[in-house]
Amino acid sequence: MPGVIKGPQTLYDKVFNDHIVDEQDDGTCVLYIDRHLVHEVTSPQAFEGLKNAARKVRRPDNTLVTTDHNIPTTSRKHFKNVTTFVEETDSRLQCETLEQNVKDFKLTYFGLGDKRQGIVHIIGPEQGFTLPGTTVVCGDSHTSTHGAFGALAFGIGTSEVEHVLATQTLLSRKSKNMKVQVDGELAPGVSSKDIILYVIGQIGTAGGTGHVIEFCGSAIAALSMEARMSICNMSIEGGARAGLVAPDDITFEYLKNRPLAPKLDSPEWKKAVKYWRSLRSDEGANYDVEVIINARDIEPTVSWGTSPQDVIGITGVVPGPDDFKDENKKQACRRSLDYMGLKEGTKMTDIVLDKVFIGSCTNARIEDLRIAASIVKGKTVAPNLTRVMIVPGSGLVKRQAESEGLDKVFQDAGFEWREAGCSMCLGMNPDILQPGERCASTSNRNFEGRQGAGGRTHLMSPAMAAAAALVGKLADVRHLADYEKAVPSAKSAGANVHPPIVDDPESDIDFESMLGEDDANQGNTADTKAPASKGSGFPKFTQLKGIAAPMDRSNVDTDAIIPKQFLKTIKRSGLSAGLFHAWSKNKDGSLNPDFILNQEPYTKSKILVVSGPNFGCGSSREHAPWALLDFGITCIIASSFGDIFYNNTFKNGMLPLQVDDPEALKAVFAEAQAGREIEVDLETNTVKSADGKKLATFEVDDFRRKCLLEGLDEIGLTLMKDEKISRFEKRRTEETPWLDGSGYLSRHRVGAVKVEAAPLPKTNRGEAVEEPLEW
Ligand SMILES: CC(C)[C@H](C(=O)O)[C@@H](O)C(=O)O
Ligand code: SF4
Repeated sequence: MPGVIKGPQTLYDKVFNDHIVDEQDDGTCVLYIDRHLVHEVTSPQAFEGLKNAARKVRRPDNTLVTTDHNIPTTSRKHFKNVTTFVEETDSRLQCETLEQNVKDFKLTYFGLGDKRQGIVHIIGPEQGFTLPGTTVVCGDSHTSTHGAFGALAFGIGTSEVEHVLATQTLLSRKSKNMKVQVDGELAPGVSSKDIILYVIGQIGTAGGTGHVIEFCGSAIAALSMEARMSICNMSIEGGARAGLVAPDDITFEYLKNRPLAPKLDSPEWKKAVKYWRSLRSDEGANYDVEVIINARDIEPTVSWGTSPQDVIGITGVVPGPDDFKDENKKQACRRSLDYMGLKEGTKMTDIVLDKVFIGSCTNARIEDLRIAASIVKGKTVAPNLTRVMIVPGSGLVKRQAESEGLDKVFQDAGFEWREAGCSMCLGMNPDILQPGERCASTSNRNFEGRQGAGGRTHLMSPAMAAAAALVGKLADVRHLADYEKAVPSAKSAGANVHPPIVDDPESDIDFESMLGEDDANQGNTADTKAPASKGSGFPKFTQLKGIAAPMDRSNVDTDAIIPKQFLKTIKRSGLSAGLFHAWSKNKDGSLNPDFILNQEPYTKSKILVVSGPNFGCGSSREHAPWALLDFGITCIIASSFGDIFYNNTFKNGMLPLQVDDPEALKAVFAEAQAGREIEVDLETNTVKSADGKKLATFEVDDFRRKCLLEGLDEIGLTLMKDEKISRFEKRRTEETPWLDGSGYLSRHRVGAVKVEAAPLPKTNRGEAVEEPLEW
């Protein structure tokens, strides 16, 4: 049987293997997806693709939709509908589009008028939608959160959202196993957020690339479910495809009486718990990488730079380039200090803040709010802070907090008490930092411009953010009493702020004017342009010859490739206007002549060559490959890639090309720097100079290679497997009946759906492919 591993298995092996519908010789699997969460930012193009191909949502009973990223977090007392409530034009259109799609496809939706609305990764667990042993996906990188239940949960791009909607499966390959074991007792004042920040500091943002991390050890076993969620949430920041924790009594206790979990004490509940208990790694199971950490080594941890790996204990000082051996890291450190306006050697506790944000899918659950409230109770926020916000993760968290009087504690201390949403975690709504402002944040990303162009983010736990709110500086929550006399006055705000690196203000982007004619016509665009809608494959990728732009950076995150203000589109095209926006544009919107893609001959680049590792890390936004494609770049060459970005590029007929040999990468980079054309040949797996000299070789999985060479539509291919998918669903219904829509989702409960005879996959010209590939 495919995928069966002989011998002891890890938890990840077990969950992955249990979901294999079909497996190819090269390891590409059709993986069944149990749970699909959907939000407004990454779904419009997916629904458009479904509509264009006249496809249905296969399992509405396993699909849950909410709106969280774009929405205002102001009072909803007078909320009537999104059209009147969401003021910002593009955000409103995205919210309206979501609601229309929910209606058209008859899906379950928690809108702004619903008390269950909230951040997608908070509502899933809260409702019992997330269950042990399931596969959970969402067009969002922090789907890893749900791994806290022993679920295999990972972020996907919009093309994959469409794939799951249409087929309830994904084409996926098995990742490697990594174990992060944290043993011992946490010291007072240290929380699960400190654990994960510390772990990422140790392994780096690419440390988990290609792996699924299992978190274990006595310190993890002692954590509550909410604390485990904060850890799994940030596994993506460590580069991992997913993070998970074996389910145990703490998990089962949490799931009791959740609306979508099996009914407590029913035969289904008993059967489920028996199965869930089997979800543990076997004795002697093999991990490709093991990391062992002593919980006692962890102190309250904060970030100092612009990558989640730039962390240090609160008692430390801001590091400098000499603290790093690797030249890429020295360079990244210089850049981070410059952006953050910090001087090497500054004590972390001397860093003065402007704002505090307690929220996000990492830390906006009830326990987070309780701990923050316990610290600020009866005290007042520091006068130098211009804004201190509490944004509960869901309407239900908000209600719970209010029933405990936490809202009053916060408001009395001077905090704003907001409505649920992503808010200042990424600032797609009006909650943003101004250029140069410095924020203590319980969120998960401190990338340049993440919370607002030019804004500076310090990541930390809710306890540490609450302490920072009282002190007005980064502060050690363990020694709050020592600060009492040292709270900065109002005028010392921004005392350590250096001139910020800013891009233009985040005013409304005129998406209409960004759209080309092709888009208006709704047809596939020419060769190197992003298609307006999918449904019938891509141009074939065989050879590509052209100018390659050299980019001398590492850890380029997808927020940098395309910042959040450009994600408010409902189209795939026109996104080159936002490509590398903060680097490519001056403050006034004019082109920055120093940026490589603005210089000749690189304005015509078809290839991007990146010197450092981990290109495309972070967010799952498929807008990143769409923006590159729209510029004309169809191939990116680097030593390594963020997993989700890597996947997303293939779905758009692009080639991310991993060159393992550092000398070969240098040779390709040198050609790019010289402004000479290079040639990428997918038929021979080589990169050549313009005069035919072999510069590098590369590997691409067989299946992906064939899809690129033949320009195939993966959804069409998967639908050819309908019989196998239906058989899998039948077995699933028999063995794990609680996974077919339960609770309020049972109105959609149809079990295995019969779909029409699967059409043959098509080429980009719409012709049926006669013998596509052995499949
Ligand atoms: C908008 C979405 C694609 C994105 C993600 O994938 O993470 C967002 O949630 C983020 O945190 O950057
Ligand atoms: S990381 Fe931030 S923006 Fe992304 S889902 Fe979580 S709260 Fe929302």
